[in-house]
Amino acid sequence: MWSLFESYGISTEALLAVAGVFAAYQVVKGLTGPLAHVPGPWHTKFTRLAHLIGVARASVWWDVVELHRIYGPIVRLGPNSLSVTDPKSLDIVLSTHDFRKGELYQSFRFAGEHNVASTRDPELHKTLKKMVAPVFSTVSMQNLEPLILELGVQRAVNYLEKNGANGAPVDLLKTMMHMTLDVIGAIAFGGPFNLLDVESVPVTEWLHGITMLGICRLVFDATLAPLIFRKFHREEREFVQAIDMIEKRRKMLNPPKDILQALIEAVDEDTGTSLSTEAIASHIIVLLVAGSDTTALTVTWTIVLLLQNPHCMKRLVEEIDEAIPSLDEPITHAKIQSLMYLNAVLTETLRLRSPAALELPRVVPPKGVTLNNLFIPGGAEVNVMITTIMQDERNFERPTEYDPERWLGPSEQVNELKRAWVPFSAGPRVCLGRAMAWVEMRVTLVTLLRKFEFALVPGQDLTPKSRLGLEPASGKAMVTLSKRTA
Ligand code: HEM
Repeated sequence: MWSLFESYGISTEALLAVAGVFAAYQVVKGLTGPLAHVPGPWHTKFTRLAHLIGVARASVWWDVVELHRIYGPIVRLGPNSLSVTDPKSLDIVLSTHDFRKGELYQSFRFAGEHNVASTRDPELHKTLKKMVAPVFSTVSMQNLEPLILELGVQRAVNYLEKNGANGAPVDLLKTMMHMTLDVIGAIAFGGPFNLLDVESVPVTEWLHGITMLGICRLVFDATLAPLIFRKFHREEREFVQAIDMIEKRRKMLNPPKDILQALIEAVDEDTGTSLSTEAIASHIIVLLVAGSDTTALTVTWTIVLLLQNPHCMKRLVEEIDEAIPSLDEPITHAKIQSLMYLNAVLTETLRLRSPAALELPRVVPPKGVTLNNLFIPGGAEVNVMITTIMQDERNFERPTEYDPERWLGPSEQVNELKRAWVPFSAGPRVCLGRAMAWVEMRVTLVTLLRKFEFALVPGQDLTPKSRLGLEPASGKAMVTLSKRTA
């Protein structure tokens, strides 16, 4: 190596001098960097590597909880990035469009077009949101409920009855993931994927490719990742090419009233324009990604946590049995949506096992901002880590304990807790599908607990790991079940 430089007439001394100047520059840059005054480990003044290793090792949510325990509610994660957990700072960062989404969101632009989740431009977001939000209105939810029950919940029950007969272990997580993907496929992709019947169709690989590529773009580099991880890139491209049903649907005489149709019919009131085929494809992909694993993980974790806390399971089953006294009685959302303990249980699962586990980066506006008495200059990135926020002991007492009762206290106390309860994020970029998620989570959980008694298969590793959401370390949640008779 050295001889190569020497052959160009560059001496070893000159090289060492250049390396020394470069190292000194990096040290000075780190020590005087924009966030040098923010508390955090010394190495984060120079590099964000430790954080990225945490992302790659799926431990990042817990690593950052530990950093906040040591350094307080505001912590530096890298030379230009930080994390906050106090509700006041969160409110400042999330409640307006001033803090734009970070560069990372470019990765969630599909088919060459932005969607309502990926765009960083507040104006484009407002336009797309006005067009897309009606898809998730209360009226739309009433139309969607029968589809959720027939194509999702009922078929999941049939699947569990068949595959879990005679005490055979079944993977509850996989069942729930296939169910939610079938539901969102039916209402956004133009027809169910029938995953609960055939188990494997290309869509699961495509979605895997898309989410993995998203993580690789975060850890490596948004432009280089598709070149390095060619398999994931190919799966993403295949997905986009498969979305040919948009044109077929446009020609249909009596189209069904589903999300796909609502996207096709969406019109920008100000300009009279509709979404292009590519923009519809981009929205379909983002809805499949955002609207399947999130709900599936929440229902699965709820059953796992209830089995690990039998007194909570007993109380919930009693509440459900009182609301639905007969096994044959049809379960509808209207009958169960106000059940107090059911809502407390799901709220607590969303706190302890958030299905959105990666950071949501937001860029500080040019004028800068004061967070927690510290001035943060414009251009710095606030990584909102909702899993970490909801595990900070300053926000929740006994944060690692599963305690639905905390949501049943006096309303002032619950309102205070709600300030740091952000599983769906908050402000103008709050989750658009949360009404649908609540319907699906409530009807699925109640149906499963009314029909079956579950037990965890012993010896499995159910430690939470942060992939896109918090998932069990083994990637499965194995259960056995028996049918309830009364
Ligand atoms: C338990 C279930 C769910 C959870 C915990 C959840 C969580 C979230 C979070 C944290 C965000 C903010 C992401 C960010 O700022 O980068 C988000 C955004 C979004 N979610 Fe959900 N989600 C759930 C279910 C769904 C469902 C079922 C759908 C649709 C079918 C959906 C559609 C969306 C969309 C479109 C956005 C982008 C909103 C915007 O930027 O304006 N989500 N979700």
